[in-house]
Amino acid sequence: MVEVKNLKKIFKLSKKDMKKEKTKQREKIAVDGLSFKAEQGQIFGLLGPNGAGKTTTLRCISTLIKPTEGEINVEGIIVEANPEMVRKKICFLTNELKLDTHFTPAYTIEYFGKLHGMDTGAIYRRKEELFKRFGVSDFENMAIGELSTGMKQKLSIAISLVHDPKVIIFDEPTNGLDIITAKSVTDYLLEMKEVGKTVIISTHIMDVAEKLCDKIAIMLDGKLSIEGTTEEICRNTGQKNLEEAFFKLYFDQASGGAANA
Ligand SMILES: Nc1ncnc2c1ncn2[C@@H]1O[C@H](COP(=O)(O)OP(=O)(O)OP(=O)(O)O)[C@@H](O)[C@H]1O
Repeated sequence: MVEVKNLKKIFKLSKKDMKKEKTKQREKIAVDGLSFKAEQGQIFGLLGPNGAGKTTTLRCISTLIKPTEGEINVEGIIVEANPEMVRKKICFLTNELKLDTHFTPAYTIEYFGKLHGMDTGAIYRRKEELFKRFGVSDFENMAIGELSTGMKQKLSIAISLVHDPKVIIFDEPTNGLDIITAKSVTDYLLEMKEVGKTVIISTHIMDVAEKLCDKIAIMLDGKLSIEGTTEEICRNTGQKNLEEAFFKLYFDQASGGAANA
C-alpha cells in the first residue's frame, strides 16, 4: 500500500532552469497538494502530459527527493521518518538509472543483489528467472557499453526487481521498448498485482493506462484532476473513453474552467 497525502514539491530554479521554463519565477511548484492511495494487488497509474509532476511524485515516494510538504506512507512506514526501511520494500525503475558500461549484466545484477543484502544463491536464482523473463540471458556476459538502449532498458528492469520488492514503481515502464518486450513488462506487472504487490506506474500513453491500470489519477499542472477506474472517469466527465475524458479535463483546465469531475 502506498498513501500520498497533500504532497507538495517546490523546486528552486537556477537561472538556467528559469530560461528553460521560460519563467521569471524563482520557484516551480511541480506537485501541488496531491493525495491518492494505491492498494495492494492493484496497478495504480499516474497519467498526465509532460511536466505534470508524475516523475517528481514517484521520486518523492521512492525517497530520492524530499517533499516540501505532505506525508507519504509505504506499507505502514512513513517515508520521511524512515527512508532506509522504505527502500527495502520498493523498487523504482526510471530511465535515469546509470549503469557502469565496463561491467556485464551478470556482474551488475549480482552487485545490486548484494547491496540489498541477498545471498549468492538467491541472487543467482533471481538472475536466472528475471534474465530469462526479460530476454537478458543472451547478452548477460557482454559489456554494458556494447548494449543497445532497449537491451539496457531490459537489464534495468531486471536489476530493479532483483530483491523481489513489495511495491513496484515504474516510471514510463514501456518507453523505448519494442512491442515484444513492452508486452513482457506489462504481463509481468499484471502477474505482480495478482500475487498481491502494489504497482504504481506513470504514463502519458492512454492505451497503457486503460489496459493496465485498476485505478488512474490524472495529473495536470502538479494537481490531481480526477481519480478513479476508467469507467468512473468516463462517467464523471461524460465521455466515452479515457482519451476523450483526458482531453476534456485538459482543455477545461487550460481554459480556466472547473473540470467539475
Ligand atoms: N530538479 C528539478 N529542478 C527544477 N524543476 C524541476 C526539477 N524536476 C522537475 N522539475 C519541473 O517540475 C515539473 C514537473 O516535472 P516532472 O518530471 O515531475 O513531470 P512529468 O509529469 O514526469 O513529465 P514527463 O512526462 O515529461 O516526464 C516540470 O515543469 C519540470 O521542469
